[in-house]
Amino acid sequence: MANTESGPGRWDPGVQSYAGMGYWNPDYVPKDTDVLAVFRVTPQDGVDPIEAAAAVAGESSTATWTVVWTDRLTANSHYQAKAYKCEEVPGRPGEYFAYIAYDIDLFEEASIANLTSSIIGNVFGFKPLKALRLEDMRIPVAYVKTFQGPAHGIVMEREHLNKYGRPILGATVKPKLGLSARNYGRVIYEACKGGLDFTKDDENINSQPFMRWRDRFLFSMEGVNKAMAETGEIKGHYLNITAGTMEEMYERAEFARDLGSVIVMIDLTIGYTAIQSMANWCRKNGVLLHLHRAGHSTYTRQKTHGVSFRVISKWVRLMGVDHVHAGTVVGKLEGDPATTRGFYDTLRLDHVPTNPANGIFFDQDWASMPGVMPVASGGIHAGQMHQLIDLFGDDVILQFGGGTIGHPLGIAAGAEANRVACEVMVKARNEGRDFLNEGPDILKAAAKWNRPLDVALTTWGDITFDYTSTDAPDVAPLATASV
Ligand SMILES: O=C(COP(=O)(O)O)[C@H](O)[C@H](O)COP(=O)(O)O
Ligand SMILES: [Mg+2]
Repeated sequence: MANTESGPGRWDPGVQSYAGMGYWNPDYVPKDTDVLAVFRVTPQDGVDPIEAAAAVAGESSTATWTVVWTDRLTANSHYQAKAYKCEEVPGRPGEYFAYIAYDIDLFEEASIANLTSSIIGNVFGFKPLKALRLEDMRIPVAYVKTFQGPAHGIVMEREHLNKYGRPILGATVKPKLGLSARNYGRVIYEACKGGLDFTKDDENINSQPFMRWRDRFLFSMEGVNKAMAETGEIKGHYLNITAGTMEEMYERAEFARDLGSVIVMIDLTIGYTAIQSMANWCRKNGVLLHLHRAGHSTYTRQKTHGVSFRVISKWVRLMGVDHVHAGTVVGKLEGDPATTRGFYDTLRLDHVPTNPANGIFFDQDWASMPGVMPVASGGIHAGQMHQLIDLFGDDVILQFGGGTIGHPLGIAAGAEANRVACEVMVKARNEGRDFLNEGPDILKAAAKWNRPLDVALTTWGDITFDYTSTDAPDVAPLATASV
């Protein structure tokens, strides 16, 4: 890259530094309407961090590698993104947080595809950077308001389901692949009858030779309807409509709606535009939309590369899903407690204040856009109920796949164990007890009168997944106040 110091005149042809071309502006004061982004930049050895930050601003907005005279046909300084701050990442030598402001005029309204084609379009492959990660974004209210947002949101979901004051409970059908449609429907019936509110297809259940989608939908809804009739509660099964084309997805969604399903499901792998289209369809048709974040760890988990899930959380709220998987902390998959809290706040709160300890770099105002119901799923069981309720509160779906279907007394017993554990813990909390610390005793006491819970605790009570988190926030330790 060219030298950042002295250089040619701004409009001289040839290669100039990105900083020199105006993509570094430490005096810039971001406007309320700017889109803000913070990247973790790891420059190649010998590359000036400020020039690296400017290059990220340039390559994610208007710049190319050389001066082009056609810039002078535009309001160039208006359209170019500005890197306005660049600071070392505490405790991570060689990494820098680069703050960049983008004018709202750079983006098409209500299009995550367009937003991301700029912000993460080319720049992650830029040779002078060893690595790049999009850590967080501030979406200005002016841009938030161009999106539909969740098709229903947390409040309306509870109204539709008539379920209040406790987490919603679910389970992923297991095994992930291979069941016949009739056996699949049996699992759903047992889990819903046993006490869960929802069951769900797994991310990779679509329309394989062992079970075509239409058969799955028919037998799943038979199980749901039977369980609803027997329990008097509203139940649902997330019918995964993920498919190879939009036409196929619409056909599956319409069939799910016609069968009376309250919810359909898509995978993150279908892409942003497809997600927005399905969110519009769901609002029009009064069907909840569940999003499985399949594939996200390929780019969210490692600190130096990719896009943080807190950014994906913002994008999915804008795109308009009702549910998204957001981590369990205590389960089998990546989930640092502080970072995960940041995801949950981003999905649920109306105003999310800056909170570096939870990885939140900017204030985010959602301007009354409904919240997305976060889903805690992946290696959780009834013995963790006190921790789950302490971490996530009520507005969450707790999904126990193996932790329902693997119950030695059967699927309905697995579901019952989870429902009982949830209800006794909510009761203890509502009575003002220190349910986090007393949790194991509260569960043991309930297990005396509920055999399914007793067996669940014996089977899984000691199972934990205690590993070091990969994606913990990097914050400078607070200076201790002197006394
Ligand atoms: O099948 C499962 C969980 O099954 P089980 O409950 O048997 O572990 C989900 O696909 C994961 O929760 C996805 O992870 P995440 O929710 O983190 O995206
Ligand atoms: Mg799964």
